[in-house]
Amino acid sequence: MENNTPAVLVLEDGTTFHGKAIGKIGTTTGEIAFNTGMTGYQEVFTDPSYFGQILIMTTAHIGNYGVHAEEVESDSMMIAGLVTKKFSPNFSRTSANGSLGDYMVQYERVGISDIDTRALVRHIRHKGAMNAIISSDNLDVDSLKAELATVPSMDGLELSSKVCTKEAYEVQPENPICKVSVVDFGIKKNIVRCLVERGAHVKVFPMDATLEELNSFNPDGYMLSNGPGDPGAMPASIELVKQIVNAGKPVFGICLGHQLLGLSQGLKTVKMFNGHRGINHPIKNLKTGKGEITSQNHGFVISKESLDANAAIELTHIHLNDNTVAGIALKDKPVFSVQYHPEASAGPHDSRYLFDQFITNIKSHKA
Ligand SMILES: NC(=O)CC[C@H](N)C(=O)O
Repeated sequence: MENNTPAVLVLEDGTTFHGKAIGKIGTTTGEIAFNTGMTGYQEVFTDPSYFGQILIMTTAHIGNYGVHAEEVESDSMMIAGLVTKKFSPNFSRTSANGSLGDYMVQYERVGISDIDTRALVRHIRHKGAMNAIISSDNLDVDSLKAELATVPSMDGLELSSKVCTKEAYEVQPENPICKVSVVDFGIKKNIVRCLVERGAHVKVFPMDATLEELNSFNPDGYMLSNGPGDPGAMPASIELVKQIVNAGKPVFGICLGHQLLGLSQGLKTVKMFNGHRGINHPIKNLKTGKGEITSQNHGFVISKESLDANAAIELTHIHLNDNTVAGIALKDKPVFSVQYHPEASAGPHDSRYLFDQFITNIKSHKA
């Protein structure tokens, strides 16, 4: 059903857009970011790394293929709010389980449609990342600005503890060939699937697990997951990762896990002017010279200067759009990580070989 309830979007710099309400009628705040993927919106909206973010989808039609019970990366909708050009209240996929509008209401997410997303994204691209507020129950811009002024900046914000598992759990294949202890900073389900598909018996631990707890599973390697927020605001996790690396077994880090690995080895992370979010980001593997088209979702990055000054860590991958650090490896240990998403859900499968590399590292370390 078409919804004609008016809604308003106000940015931290005062820029205001008027549109129509989608999802729950209410007010929401967060850092505004844009994703350029043309497909995979449900996987994106359920990715815990988006927790605390108001997401603009640059593709013009959102909602048109509905939602499907299996196309989730967590058990909830994670984005703080949604901004679209055209929002489709109907869906045309016969296998869909429901509409995106009803899904947003179910998870109490507020959104706004009929926004000139090209103008909005161009504005953010010029001005950089900032907070925003969407409301469909209060159209008074001055009071929304006052509410927005109280929202904390993403820079310095720890968010993993809001989305990570509270209890450890195991997932295993029929014939396991190795064991992996995973630290959950806000893990996407597809990381676990990619490990289990390759024969790993996985135990996922809460982010505040100790090294002793991770080791009680007798793991052959450790996985450091993705997650939301500023890695620089997670001193206890940085210390845990340092201990994991010192254990000497294979380690694989993805996105937030990659950033925490870097921080644990003395590298620095910085907030990007605009993050990378989409499913066609070009990466170069500096070891093979091959290109990869990758799925990305990050607003922080390891500083190239800090890496250049560190003789113990190698740059393995770079982002070809802006030459930012996309992958690192320790020179003397089977420990590596990438800033992008080899589990790519949604996205192309070019980088799945990194999971194979991790399993190979585990096999050689065991031998
Ligand atoms: N996908 C992720 O793990 C994101 C990592 C971190 N929160 C960032 O925005 O850079």
